[in-house]
Formats: sequence, structure tokens, C-alpha cells
Amino acid sequence: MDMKPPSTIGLLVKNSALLPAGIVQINKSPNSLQPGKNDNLPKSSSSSGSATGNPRNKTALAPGHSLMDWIRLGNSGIDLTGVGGRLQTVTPTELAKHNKIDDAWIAIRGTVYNITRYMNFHPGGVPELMKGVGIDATKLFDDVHAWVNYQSILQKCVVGRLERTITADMYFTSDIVQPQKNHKVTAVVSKSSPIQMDWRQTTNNITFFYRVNRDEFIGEYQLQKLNSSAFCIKLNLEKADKVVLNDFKLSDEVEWPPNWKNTNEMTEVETYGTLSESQENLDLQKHTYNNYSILVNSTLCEDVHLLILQAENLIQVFPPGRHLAIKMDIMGTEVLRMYTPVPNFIDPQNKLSTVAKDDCLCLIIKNYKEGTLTPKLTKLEVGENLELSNALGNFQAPIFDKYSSMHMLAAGTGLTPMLSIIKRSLTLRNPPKSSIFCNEQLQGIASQRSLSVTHILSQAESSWSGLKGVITEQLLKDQIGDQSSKACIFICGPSGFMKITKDYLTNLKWQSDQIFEFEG
Ligand code: HEM
Repeated sequence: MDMKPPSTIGLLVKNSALLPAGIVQINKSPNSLQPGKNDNLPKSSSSSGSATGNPRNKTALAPGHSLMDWIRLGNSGIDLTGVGGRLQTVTPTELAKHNKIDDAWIAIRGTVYNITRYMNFHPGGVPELMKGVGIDATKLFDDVHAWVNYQSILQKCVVGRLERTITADMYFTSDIVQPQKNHKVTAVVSKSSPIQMDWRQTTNNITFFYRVNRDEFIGEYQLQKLNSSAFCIKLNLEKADKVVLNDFKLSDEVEWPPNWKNTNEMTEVETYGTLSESQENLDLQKHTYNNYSILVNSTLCEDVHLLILQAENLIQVFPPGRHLAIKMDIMGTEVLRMYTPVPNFIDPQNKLSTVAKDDCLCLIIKNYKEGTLTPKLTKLEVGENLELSNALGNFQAPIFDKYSSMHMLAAGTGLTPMLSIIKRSLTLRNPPKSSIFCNEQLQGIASQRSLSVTHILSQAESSWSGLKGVITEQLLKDQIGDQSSKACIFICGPSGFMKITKDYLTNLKWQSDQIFEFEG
């Protein structure tokens, strides 16, 4: 695949209560600030005031320039953005050009606003507002009035996002904010971080954005509810060899399970409260187990079950191709078996999609009648518990993006690690339209040219009109064509299948670095 999306992730958590604007104070290291006149500003503006006892600096607004008038202007249909309302990515250089009273842009928390029309509506006066034009004025704005709900006031003035240097370092320092008005005050205690974070604040919530370097890989992320008003986001950064833990303390209860979103574009957490960050060294060998309860145990086909599981206060997000361990006590012995979570499109009738919410894990389990674990796993009833580990393995799907085609050879439930890779690849190639996939769904998308699916049955009924038999070199050649340096091959299945398939592929001149084996 030739696409390289930013290596970022998405979460969206919603706070349950309507709250006054909170304040989060995050100080960046000087070198992460955008260049501009802001660099030389004093630590805090001389005009900050109110609850701290400093004199107020509000100016009398001319008639026709009240907040109500501003809201009317915003609703009048007049284009306040000056760019036709089409969102743009604004470079700091471009931003700096709009630094005049009749052409004034300002950037706050990564969003650029055209404040030309707001000038005479600003309760702090025009000269004060002019201090922030043409620059990233986040700190200046916060020093004066972090509580001001600027997103709402300037909602019709949005020009776009301010472009950031993706590799810029960012520091969070301990900072206790002085109480301002009656609003809640929050503190941030953090250390230098290999991950960038930005945030956006509205009256009721704060949205946190995470961004990591393109070459960084997030092995897993977890969102864990700590109590009714606190949660933790844990990100495994494998290149940096670090686990970043962000603890959020909310000022009210958080809805759980939260409504979160996973896109390849960004990470969003909407909430309200405080954040503290810590880091640990990453230990990929370490297994930590969490208790999941069975929501669904349904038969997909003979001996193959789909389990849908949910943890009480935890969301674990598994990157494609990563697996987990199931741990069970069998007559006093701890038995482990590895499984790769599958995307929740797997349900053939699509009837489970209402159950398999975003905080659930789906596993496909084949029952081996003589097996130790699988007869117990496939008999688990709704409400029973199961211990599942963190994400294991070292597979990194983006590494294979360089190949323009992928072949997947799967025997039986060897299909499972392939499914999330297929989903990822197709989502990257075709913008998501609906929840497509598996068997019927896979066949459905096959018609879209980017995926072709062939079933070969070793024990076929007479009515089967498709391919039959066991894998042979000729069959592989017929199915995947000649060796090509633009393609890679994933294989997964029982050990006999793996060995023979690899031998055939080697005979067919496929290079070992083009072949990726999942353990069957
Ligand atoms: C970044 C440059 C800015 C500076 C230096 C600045 C400065 C000030 C000052 C000195 C005041 C009077 C403070 C006081 O209440 O005593 C004020 C009030 C205010 N400013 Fe700004 N401002 C800036 C940007 C903005 C922006 C972009 C908005 C957009 C919504 C805004 C909205 C307000 C509002 C609503 C008040 C009244 C606050 C209140 O009633 O307490 N300001 N500003």
C-alpha cells in the first residue's frame, strides 16, 4: 500500500454533565512555540484580572456592539471567516500575514480564527486584542482570560487549523492556576513527552488531541475508568520504548462506556477536568490481565464460535495483527492460549452489531473437542467472566503499506489475524462508507476490485462448485500469480499448512522478507 496516514489514533469521551468552562494550563517548551511576536511577551499580560484582585480592564463597547449584537451578526449569514467558510490549514507564516486591524487572524489551541469583524465587539478593547493577531496567542489568551468561551463566540470565524511541526517536542510542566472567577481550577503535572498533545476547550468540555511522529508506533492504547470521575489513557509508544499515562480527573461523572472514536486521523478525548502525565518504560513481554464478561457466545459455523466480551471499566484498542492471551484456570492450572481479536463486522447476520459496541472485543474460537481450553471457552455463557491480556506481539501493519498488494493464505481460523488487516487496508484505500465485511461482506467488497476472496475446501460437499483440495504449488501460482516485489504474503494456519505453504512460496521465488507468518 502506498498510503501513509499519520500515526495517530482516536478516542472520544463525553462528559455527562453540563459544566462551566474549566481551565487547563499546559505550558509548552519555548522551542515548541510557533515563531512570532509572542516569543517576547512577558509571562502574563498586565491586564489579567478579576478574581485575583487585579483591576479589570474592560472597555465600554460602542452601541450596537454588545455580545447579543455579535451573535446576531454571526447568524446573519455574513461570511465572518473571510475565506468563504472553507476550512484551511494555515502555516505560521500565512498566519503572520494577517496581523492588521482590517485583516486580523488569531490562532488559539491550534484553531485559526478571523477576528477582523470581532475587533469592536471585544470587551477588552481593540488594542488588547491586537496583541494576539497574526500569532499563536494561546498563552496570551489564557493569561488574560482562560475562562472565556472563545470557541463559541468565534464559531463563525473559523479559518482552519494551524499547521504544526509534527516532530516538535512538547513539555507539560506542573502549574497551579490561580483561581479565576468562580470557575473550577485545574492543574497539570507532566513531564517531557514523546507524544504531542493539543487541546481545545469549550464551555462544557475539553478536547485533547494526541499526535505522534509518523515513524512512531502505538502498540496499544487503553482507556481505563479509575472511578466515577477519573480515567486514564495509556499509550504504548514502541519506538520511544515508553508507556505514556495520562490521568484525567473530571469535575463530574463521566459516562461509561464512553462514546469514543477511532480514526487514523486523530485522537480526541472530550472531557472536563485535570490531567497529569507520567511515563513508564515499555515492557513488551509483560502480560497484564483484565476481567471481561461474555456478552455473546454465538456459533459462526460448525465448532467455530464468536465471543463478544466487555470489560467493566476498560477499553483496550488492539492494533491490527496484535494478539492477546486468554488465561483460564483449569483444575488449578493456569492455561494460556493466544487469539487475535477480530473486528466486529464478523457477525454474518449483522444482528450482533448492536451488541458489539466500540468498547467490546470480538474473538473467534474454534472448539477442538480434545483440547484443554477451547471446549470450556466455547461453552462460556453470557455473564461469565474471562481473563484477557494486554496486546501482545510485534506486528506493525503500517510496515506493509509499502506493498501495493497483499496476499493472504489462511487455513481455517487462521483467517482471524487477517481480518483486522483487511479492514485497515480497505479503510485506508476507500474512505469508510458503512460497516462492510466478512464472508458475505468480504465477497461484497470483493466486487470493489481491491479485494478478491477465494475459498478452497479440503473436504467439500458434492454441491460445492468452488475450488477443492489441498494446497499445491500450482494452486498457489494460479491464485497469486508470479512473484512480485510490490506484493507481500501473510500466512496463518496449522503448522503443517504453514510449513508446506512457505516451502511452495520459496520455490516460487518469493523472498522471506515478503512473507509474514502469524502463528496458527
Ligand atoms: C489574545 C489576545 C487577547 C487579549 C490580550 C485580550 C485581552 C482582554 C482583556 C484585557 C480583557 C478585559 C479583562 C477583564 O475582564 O478584566 C478582555 C476581555 C474579554 N475578552 Fe479578550 N483578549 C484577547 C483575545 C480575545 C479573544 C480572541 C476573544 C474571543 C472570544 C476575547 C474575548 C473576551 C471577552 C468575552 C472578554 C470579557 C470577559 C469577561 O467578561 O470577563 N478576547 N480581553
